[in-house]
Formats: sequence, C-alpha cells, structure tokens
Amino acid sequence: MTASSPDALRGTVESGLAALGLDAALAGPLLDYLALLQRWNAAYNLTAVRDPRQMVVLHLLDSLAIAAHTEGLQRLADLGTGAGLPGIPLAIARPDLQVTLVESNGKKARFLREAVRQLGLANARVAETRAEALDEPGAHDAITARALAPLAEILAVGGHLVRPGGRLLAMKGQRPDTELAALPAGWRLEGVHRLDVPGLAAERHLVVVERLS
Ligand SMILES: C[S@@+](CC[C@H](N)C(=O)[O-])C[C@H]1O[C@@H](n2cnc3c(N)ncnc32)[C@H](O)[C@@H]1O
Repeated sequence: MTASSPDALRGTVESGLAALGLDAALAGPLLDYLALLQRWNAAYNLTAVRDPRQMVVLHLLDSLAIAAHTEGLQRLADLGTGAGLPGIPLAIARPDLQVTLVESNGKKARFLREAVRQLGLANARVAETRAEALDEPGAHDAITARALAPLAEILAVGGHLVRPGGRLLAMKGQRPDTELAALPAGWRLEGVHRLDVPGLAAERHLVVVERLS
C-alpha cells in the first residue's frame, strides 16, 4: 500500500479527523470532494498541490483545523475561497453552518457550483463576485480567509459582511505580528491561536478579530 493509495488516503483522513476531534464518518464526503478537486484540477488548474496525500494534509486537514472555532456560528462567508478552502471542508463538517463561498474567478466559481451540487451540500452556496461587491452587509457571523491577503486588506474587502460582534477567522502561517499591528479601527484582536494540523510540521495560526459594535 503506497501513501497515496485509496486505503492509505482514507486512513490519513480518518486519523486526522480523530486528532481534530471530528467524526470519522466525514471521511467519505471529504474524499469525494478531494476526488472532484483532483479531476477538475487536471483541466482547471485549481491548486498547485497535486500529490493526493499532500492535498489531504494541506487542504482538508488544514481547513478542518479551524472547525472548533466555528462552533455556535450560523452564517459564515469564506472570502477568496478558490477551490473551496477552507469553506467546503467546513460545510461538510458542520451541516448546521450556512457557508457562502465567495470567489471572483469564473473558472473556480464554476468548479465550486459543481462541487456543491455533486456533494449535495445543502448548506453551501457560491457567490461569484469580488468580496467587496457582495451586498450582504452584516449578514454573517464570521468571515474566513486563507491565503487571501494581509489582515487589514481582508477587512477592507470583506469586513462589511460581518455583523457587529462577529469575527474574522484568518488562517496564517507564522504569527503575523506586522499585520496585527495594522488592524483598522473598529476591530479588536480576540486572539492568535496555534493550529495543530495533523501531519503538518509547519507553523499554522488562526487570527481571530472581532468587529466592535
Ligand atoms: C491564493 S488563492 C487561495 C484560495 C483558497 N482560499 C486556498 O486557501 O486555497 C486566493 C483566491 O482568492 C480569490 N480572490 C482574490 N481577491 C478576491 C476578492 N476580492 N474577492 C473574491 N475573491 C478573491 C482569487 O481568485 C483566488 O482564487
């Protein structure tokens, strides 16, 4: 059995889910998403990560490492979601969470619509638009962003989507101290949380910023 065989991949997903305190039953739909992503990636170039085991760790498990921080949220917008990261794994893991996948690139949005349809994700929808043009002021409990922009820029393009008291959940590598020093007025740093991504040695952090009332 190689590290990328179907059984090995399932094992990596299941042990990752266990480490994150998530249900092993999520492995099926997560692997369905991965298969779809691999299939479309051949023609659409959706992600530079092509090795299946790397895709499990860097995409699925990395996204799910913030699942615990979405507890209690009802509406979330994932800005610059690309191929659906972290939005689709979160929508799979949290069927009670309404996820809006915000993506301006037409090819990626097309993939997202197909993924939502084929995976039967009733709690996810695609907004093919730039985040700054999304006319849903204060409609979301939180916005997420991974590999999108510095914190101040994320808030400039998508801060209007967050309700007062709601949050930005920004996924970062090393602790982004320079970005933290440049937070705009009207926002308060709630915390910087170290993320443990199963199978990943690199440092990962989640920055949580609250919109003041
Ligand atoms: C580097 S990719 C990251 C994708 C995904 N979040 C991930 O972690 O794999 C950034 C994505 O954001 C999209 N994007 C950039 N600026 C945007 C904006 N203002 N509104 C919506 N999407 C945007 C790009 O089209 C691209 O797909």
